[in-house]
Amino acid sequence: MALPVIGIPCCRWWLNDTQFFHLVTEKYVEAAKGAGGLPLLIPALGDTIAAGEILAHVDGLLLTGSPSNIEPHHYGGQPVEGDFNDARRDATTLPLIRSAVDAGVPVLGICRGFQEMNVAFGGSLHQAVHAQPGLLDHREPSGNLDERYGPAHEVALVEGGMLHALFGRTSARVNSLHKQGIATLGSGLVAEAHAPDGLIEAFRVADTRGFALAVQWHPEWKYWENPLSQALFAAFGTACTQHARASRHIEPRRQA
Ligand SMILES: N[C@@H](CCC(=O)NCCCC(=O)O)C(=O)O
Repeated sequence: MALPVIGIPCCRWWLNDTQFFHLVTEKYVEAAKGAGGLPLLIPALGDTIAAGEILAHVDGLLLTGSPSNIEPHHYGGQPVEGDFNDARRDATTLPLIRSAVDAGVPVLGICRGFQEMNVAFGGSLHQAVHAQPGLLDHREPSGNLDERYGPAHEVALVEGGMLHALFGRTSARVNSLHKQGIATLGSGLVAEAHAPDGLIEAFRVADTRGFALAVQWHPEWKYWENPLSQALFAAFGTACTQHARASRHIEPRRQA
């Protein structure tokens, strides 16, 4: 059987002081492949290409993390001097998310992708979670990669929610590598997990016919070692395969 195509929107960065690059960190490509998909990198073309044109070629969308921040004007925030933004990624992903969910294309958002999904549905962000009274510091620890992506805190999974159903438990330990976080949850989104300080760490889109889930942590990091990450990517991969079968090009391969 042909593999479902999992589109991964790229960041657009100015590198080596010379040119723009469209890029995705390899661990996301590997996780999309591990979910049973064929990863397809989507360049950050902004509004020069309609979301529908992109969605015609994919069976799922994986929205990745990135050190860049969403431009605050998208959620009514104030510009921050020296902020590292990626306007072209925003211009690509925000309309794409809304169209994908409307079309029932499965969507999984991770970290920046989680924040993008919230903003796409009208939610807002804290620009510095650690500066908010009562909230903890969610930024990454120093150290090697295993230390930076190592378990950082508990999350409580909402009983009866999608993550609870996938994982079969009501708590898990997750990593934490973000400065920003959800201030107000977007319209039609339902919280799926909370950090000990109450910060929303996962949500799903309610009343959608497709899979539409987002997490603030990084399940893609060594996903094969973590039962919650395995369950999450397996469910996403299954949703992409089902969407492909229902809507596009996948036919059972004929026996020779
Ligand atoms: N810039 C935002 C989003 C943080 C984020 O996505 N971090 C991931 C960094 C690299 C990666 O592992 O993909 C924030 O600070 O909240």
